[in-house]
Amino acid sequence: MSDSHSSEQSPIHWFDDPSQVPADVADWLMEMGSMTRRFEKQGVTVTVKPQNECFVSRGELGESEAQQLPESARYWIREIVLFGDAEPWLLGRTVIPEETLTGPDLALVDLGTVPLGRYLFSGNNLTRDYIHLGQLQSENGDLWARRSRLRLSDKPLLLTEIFLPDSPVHRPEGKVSKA
Ligand SMILES: C=C(O[C@@H]1C=C(C(=O)O)C=C[C@H]1O)C(=O)O
Repeated sequence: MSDSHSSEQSPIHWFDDPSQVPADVADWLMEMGSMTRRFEKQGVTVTVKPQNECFVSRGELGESEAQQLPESARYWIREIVLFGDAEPWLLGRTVIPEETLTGPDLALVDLGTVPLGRYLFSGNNLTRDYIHLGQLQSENGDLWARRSRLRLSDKPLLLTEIFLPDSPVHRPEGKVSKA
């Protein structure tokens, strides 16, 4: 992510229609379960390194992020790099309105190196409003991305994931690498 408080400067182009994304890539990006668990099924150890965690005002969000979340005095931002073994596989940016951080969900500000998915998929109160598919132009080439609005007991949070070149999303699953 180009800016610690907004992913809007990262020029993600969001597709209107998922069919604009190749089927083997869409199979990854439309994953409805935990991406952490999907990565682990590749036989790697998944680790997460937080890069930035802080409260910000609505004005510090990206414009399209703010449009997808309710008004709040402040939002918790969590930006991480997720690794498959030693390879960086994903950049994650989560934006959580303060009103979502109630009851047990206050734990979301103390995740540290625990993958967000471990928390989100541990209960039975997670729903997903939508997944938007996108592509980011970067110096490492075009990177696939997705943005989900999730809800914990109907309280919203917004998650943007950018898949890095080493991730299986950029190496179609099941293809045996040439020896
Ligand atoms: C949301 C999940 O957790 C992963 C871990 C993240 C984190 O620790 O911040 C962010 C994005 C996800 O790729 C998941 O496993 O689906």
